[in-house]
Amino acid sequence: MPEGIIVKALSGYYYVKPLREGKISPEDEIIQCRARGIFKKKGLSPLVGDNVIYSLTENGEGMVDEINPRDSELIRPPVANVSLAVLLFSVREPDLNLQLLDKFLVHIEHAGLDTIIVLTKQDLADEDGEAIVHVKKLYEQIGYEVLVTSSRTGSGSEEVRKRLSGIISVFAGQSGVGKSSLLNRIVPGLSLETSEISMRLGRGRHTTRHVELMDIGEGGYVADTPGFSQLDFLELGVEELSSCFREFTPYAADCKFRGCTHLHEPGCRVIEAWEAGEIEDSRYEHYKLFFNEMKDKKRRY
Ligand SMILES: Nc1nc2c(ncn2[C@@H]2O[C@H](COP(=O)(O)OP(=O)(O)OP(=O)(O)O)[C@@H](O)[C@H]2O)c(=O)[nH]1
Ligand SMILES: [Zn+2]
Repeated sequence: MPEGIIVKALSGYYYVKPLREGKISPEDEIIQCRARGIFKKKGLSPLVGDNVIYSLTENGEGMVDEINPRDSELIRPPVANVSLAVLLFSVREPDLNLQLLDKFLVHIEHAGLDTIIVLTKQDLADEDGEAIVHVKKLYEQIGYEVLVTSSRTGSGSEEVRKRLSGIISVFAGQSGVGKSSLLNRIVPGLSLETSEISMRLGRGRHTTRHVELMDIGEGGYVADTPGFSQLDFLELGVEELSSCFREFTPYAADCKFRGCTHLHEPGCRVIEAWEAGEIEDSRYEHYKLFFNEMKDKKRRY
């Protein structure tokens, strides 16, 4: 039975690109499929990104018969098998927001996704580029990969492109950070709309909200998520928060009390590490902030 990848889901139809020996062949056409009723009964629904087994029905249409096990699953945007989250933050316009970056990273860690941080609009940075150097060093020390790009000059886009081949990735970042501009740089002929207008209105606000996988060549797909600038994941428990701050982990294991919140306890190794300058101020502050928000306001994270 043929296999394929769902590249788009819209109005009850699933658009499947056939796979041959595990690879998508560019010549093959997309097959418009319905899904078997059995999925609904099981409370399961096919997602964009799903690897499926399908059969052909009459008039060139198809039927999704089986969904192969997923490697990962995002809630919003609803995409399966994403293996890389590309987090974009611009140096300016809008200003670099480290609190939002840390929030994204918490969720990425919780979801167990691989990630790269992309600092965009390098051309707008101050001459010495101090802010970029600081942020790059901070996150690289923690163990994250940080790339710096400018869609004006094209610098850095090749490095990003290399990271996207052969996998499904998702781009996330505030409106206006330059997601579309970077994708246009990476994929020749793509020409996604980029403008101040899209900044204000949010791309695709007025069109149907649907997720689509964008074929960027070399077996790479980017989940294009109109109107979405954030990622939503499964809910996170407050007791799981500290484990989502990667650099806390080696210290947290040695805290005096079990279940240490790392906020005030005596013998807390995380606090000691922060006081000794081994954990960055901004990171520890954001930990406290998220902790208190989750605890007090019972806000959804
Ligand atoms: N100077 C400079 N401007 C950029 C760069 N990249 C994007 N821009 C500008 O920033 C604005 C927003 O860029 P987009 O690519 O539309 O941003 P986006 O993240 O896709 O925005 P949404 O679609 O609203 O989510 C546009 O006016 C772009 O021309 C860059 O590297 N340097
Ligand atoms: Zn502690």
